[in-house]
Amino acid sequence: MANSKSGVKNQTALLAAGHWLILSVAINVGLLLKLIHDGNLRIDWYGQQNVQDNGGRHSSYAAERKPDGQIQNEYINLDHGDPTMYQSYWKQMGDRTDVVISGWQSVSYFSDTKTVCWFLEPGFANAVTRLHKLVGNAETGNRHIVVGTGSTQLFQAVLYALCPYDAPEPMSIVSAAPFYSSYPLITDCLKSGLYKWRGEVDDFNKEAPYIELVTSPNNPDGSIRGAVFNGSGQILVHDVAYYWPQYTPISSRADHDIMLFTLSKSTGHAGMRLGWALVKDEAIAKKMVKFVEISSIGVSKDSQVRAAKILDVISDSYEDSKASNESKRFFDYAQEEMAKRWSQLREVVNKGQAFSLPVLPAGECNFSHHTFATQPAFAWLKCEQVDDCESFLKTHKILTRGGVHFGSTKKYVRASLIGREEDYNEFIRRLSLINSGESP
Ligand SMILES: Cc1ncc(COP(=O)(O)O)c(C=O)c1O
Repeated sequence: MANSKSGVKNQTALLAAGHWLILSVAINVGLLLKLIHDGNLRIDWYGQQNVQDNGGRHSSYAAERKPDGQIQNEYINLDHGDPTMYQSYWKQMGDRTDVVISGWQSVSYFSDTKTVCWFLEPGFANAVTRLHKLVGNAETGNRHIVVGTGSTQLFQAVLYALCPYDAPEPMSIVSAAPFYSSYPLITDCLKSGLYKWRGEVDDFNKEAPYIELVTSPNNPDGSIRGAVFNGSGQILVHDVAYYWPQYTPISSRADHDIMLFTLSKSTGHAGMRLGWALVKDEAIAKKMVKFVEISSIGVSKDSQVRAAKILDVISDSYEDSKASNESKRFFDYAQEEMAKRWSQLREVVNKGQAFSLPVLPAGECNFSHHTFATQPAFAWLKCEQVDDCESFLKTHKILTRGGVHFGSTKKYVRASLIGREEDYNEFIRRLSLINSGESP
């Protein structure tokens, strides 16, 4: 009796589970069809789901591209500054950048360093110093290197280090527009009592301490910048992520008190998540280290070991005549690639009335000895005939980031020029069709 009762119970449970399964499959298929119908979900050729949320921001990325020709009907995503352009160069380098990391390595939190940054790998520090000396883009003497999980973490560390804990008001964080769109998001994300994003403003007390972010070459418009607010309370943070010879002529060694660099935009290894700060003042460097300690107890040693190898391979190719003959050297490749992309972009923009681009300064590069105009990682594109440039380009399946995110207007968008070649070529093809009045 007990057995037949439990048998009935089991049957009922099975039936209920079966109904629930059928119902949930139906609901999910329905949802899926609706998403596809609404254009919010693309199931890509490579089997990844790519959710077009908010203009494609924070959508997933494809590791590999589609076969030629298929791209013509796809959205092309130029919203992020994902430096995938560089991948083809590093593929050509074959095994020269390979690193073997054994299981016994990276066990300790601590690095074998004598610097204030207790999680800094000596090999990485040496490689950074060596490359800056070679390129001549930053002064490294009498400075502390602080490594971070991307320059994004170092930006937060700088804010923490510079803002007194007991100030009556949060410190103002200012930057001339157009400014890098992540600054306001990072600054205000935790509603800190230490600092507050103000952006480009005039109504703040310039006599009291404030932090001005100076990004040069600037993201998004590529301009070469100095401080603009010039109050007696000014503390400057220089974000020099793009001060490398593929983007702009190196005119002198940057010699600022606090400079932020990143692997993402120098070698293109955004996925290693490494940045470094060159900091003059020891107390500030120590507070930055404290922040990294509190927020992530250091920075991946594996990434630092890999990054050291990449940076050393670049330096070797310029310093060692045998290595220099083996293949094209990194900055030569990257400078030429950026020059090619900018010349194609300017040509297509100049052919019609729909768009315009900023005019950027030219000069001789102390590193390459070439004379060229700044050729930034992004195009700061102005739509001359429509008010909402981002939406307009989206109708042509080109995803960009609208000017409002950078403290500017909807007339502008930022489009990444450091993505994969096929996306870039398709972007040029579509701009050309728009400019000639045809529908892509
Ligand atoms: C000006 C600027 N600073 C910082 C970063 C962030 O770099 P990371 O990838 O090292 O966090 C970027 C990335 O786009 C940037 O453009």
